[in-house]
Amino acid sequence: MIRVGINGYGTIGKRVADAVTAQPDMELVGVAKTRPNFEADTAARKGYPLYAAIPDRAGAFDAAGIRIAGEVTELVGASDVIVDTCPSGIGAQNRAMYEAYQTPAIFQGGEDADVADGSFVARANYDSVRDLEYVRVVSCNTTGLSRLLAPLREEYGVRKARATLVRRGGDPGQSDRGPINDILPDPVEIPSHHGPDVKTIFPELDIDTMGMKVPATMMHMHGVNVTLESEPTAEEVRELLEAESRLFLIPEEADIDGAGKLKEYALDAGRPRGDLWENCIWGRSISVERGDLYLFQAIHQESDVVPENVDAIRALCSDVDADESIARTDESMGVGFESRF
Ligand SMILES: NC(=O)C1=CN([C@@H]2O[C@H](COP(=O)(O)OP(=O)(O)OC[C@H]3O[C@@H](n4cnc5c(N)ncnc54)[C@H](O)[C@@H]3O)[C@@H](O)[C@H]2O)C=CC1
Ligand SMILES: O=C(OP(=O)(O)O)[C@H](O)COP(=O)(O)O
Repeated sequence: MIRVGINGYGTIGKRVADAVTAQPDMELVGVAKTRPNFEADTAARKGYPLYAAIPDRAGAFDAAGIRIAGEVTELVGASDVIVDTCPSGIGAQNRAMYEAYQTPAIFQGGEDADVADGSFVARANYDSVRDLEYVRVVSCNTTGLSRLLAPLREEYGVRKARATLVRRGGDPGQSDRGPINDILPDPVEIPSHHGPDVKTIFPELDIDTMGMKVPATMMHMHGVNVTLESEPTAEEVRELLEAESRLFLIPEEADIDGAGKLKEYALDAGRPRGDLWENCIWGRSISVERGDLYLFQAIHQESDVVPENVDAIRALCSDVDADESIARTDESMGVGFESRF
């Protein structure tokens, strides 16, 4: 059993904790929290051992009636690997603590790439991180782009990729984020940070990205154009992408016209928290014009990186290969929509 600790129990951390508990080869040692808020309450209700991320604040948990199993350093010492899901920048500060306990760690995409010794997307570069101790699962948008580009590169070769990312302003719980009534070029510099980030996964890839932020919380939306090295038909591309478990091709008959209905579909299907772990690609948008592929995909920012974190744990701590890890993760979490259309 791989003993996993989670440091930072927010949007990503709570989802990774649930996913780890679902794995037959992993054990959740516990989760570290800074304060006894509603997320600490649900962690306690689920029976996850809680560790105080800031020891001086441990008393606040007692006062709230939440039992603490220890301090974060005890969690780090007792774990084979830590998944650091703290807010951007805190992970980099935490690395020294993981090094002091010689505990490998997995950081998130809000950290700079140099927080770790390698960046990770399971479908693209699982094997490249196997000998590393510190790895970063790239951001939700970079994960979504890399998952799409991996099979395209293998099957057709990619001459150049371009993507315009319409980014949600904040997550549903982030009431302090915006814009409330505007459309912002964000970042205004071109390329946005996403293109260089995809190149941490595919160093040779020629890719340019542009970003915006809009008043929405549900999902990001990408308009993608990929110039391929060969000229497949749209149908052939559709079949290629359909075979990928972490790409969901939205059928025309499903009558899903945007992120709202996608989220509704996930909730109706009984997905925890309405999560969509897959890239959601509109099958009807897939078009090829003399080797130029175009499509739209929606990315659920709160959840697409969750199966990637589970695979990153196996890449660092086991001999399980990429295909087997992805299959195990998908089966235990229920990743992949079986199309009934
Ligand atoms: N929310 C999103 O859409 C996505 C976030 N990410 C990345 O994942 C990382 C985490 O983001 P979220 O889960 O959204 O943040 P979050 O703010 O929802 O959760 C972070 C949690 O860490 C806790 N925390 C703060 N300081 C801490 C410390 N010193 N020690 C332990 N815990 C501490 C916070 O109280 C909070 O519960 C960031 O790098 C972010 O960029 C990646 C993909 C998508
Ligand atoms: O990593 C993310 O997005 P990004 O790839 O656009 O930077 C997550 O959606 C978090 O983004 P945020 O920095 O808007 O919270």
